Amino acid sequence: MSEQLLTVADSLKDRARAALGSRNLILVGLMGAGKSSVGRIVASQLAIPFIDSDLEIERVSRMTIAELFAAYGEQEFRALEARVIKRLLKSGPRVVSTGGGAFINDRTRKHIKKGGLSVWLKADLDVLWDRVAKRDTRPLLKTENPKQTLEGLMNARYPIYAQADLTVLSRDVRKEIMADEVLQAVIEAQKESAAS
Ligand SMILES: Nc1ncnc2c1ncn2[C@@H]1O[C@H](COP(=O)(O)OP(=O)(O)OP(=O)(O)O)[C@@H](O)[C@H]1O
Ligand SMILES: O=C(O)C1=C[C@@H](O)[C@@H](O)[C@H](O)C1
Ligand SMILES: [Mg+2]
Repeated sequence: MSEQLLTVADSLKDRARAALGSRNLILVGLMGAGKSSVGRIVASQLAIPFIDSDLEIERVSRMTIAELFAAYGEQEFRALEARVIKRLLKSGPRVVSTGGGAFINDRTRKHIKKGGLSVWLKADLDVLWDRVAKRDTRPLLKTENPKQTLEGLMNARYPIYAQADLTVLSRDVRKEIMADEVLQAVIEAQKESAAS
């Protein structure tokens, strides 16, 4: 990287870090949107802790998400998810990548709204499908026609994800580029709130 490009990258990180302050940055969106992989890069760029709520739920319960769904059902999973996310957002700054259904749950959405700045990673069906089709660990997609199920989830959930503070279009570009776009969105949001 040339010296000039390095300076631009540094100032993006620094400006986003300053804009975030002590708030948490919470990534929401459908399965496959890139919340976990992009969130990890964003946290490393900002030099703040990264936590993935699905992994945290698996750690505290000592069960996989699939096992939790099978043993207790989706409703119990959502209650556990709400408690875990509430706790994760108690202090900041952190980057918290949530599970795909977290923001859809009213209680969890309130915790997220209160707990920091939310970013919806929005992707179209084909991008999501290409990504999730590679792994069959997602309990909600264990249906006869998982692509149609995913499309149904998109239709039901997109109006709710749209309530996030920021939206970034997730597409097939390098994850580092997606992370930079999230940082840029944080900076823009701060500029807009300072101007209003
Ligand atoms: N920009 C990208 N380009 C190419 N592949 C990507 C990109 N972002 C994520 N992926 C890949 O897509 C898959 C899903 O990404 P990831 O696990 O980050 O999604 P997620 O939003 O956390 O999904 P879930 O809600 O299921 O946890 C992973 O294999 C990841 O490497
Ligand atoms: O979209 C969803 O509802 C889910 C997404 C995953 O991240 C997991 O949290 C779980 O598989 C449920
Ligand atoms: Mg994830």
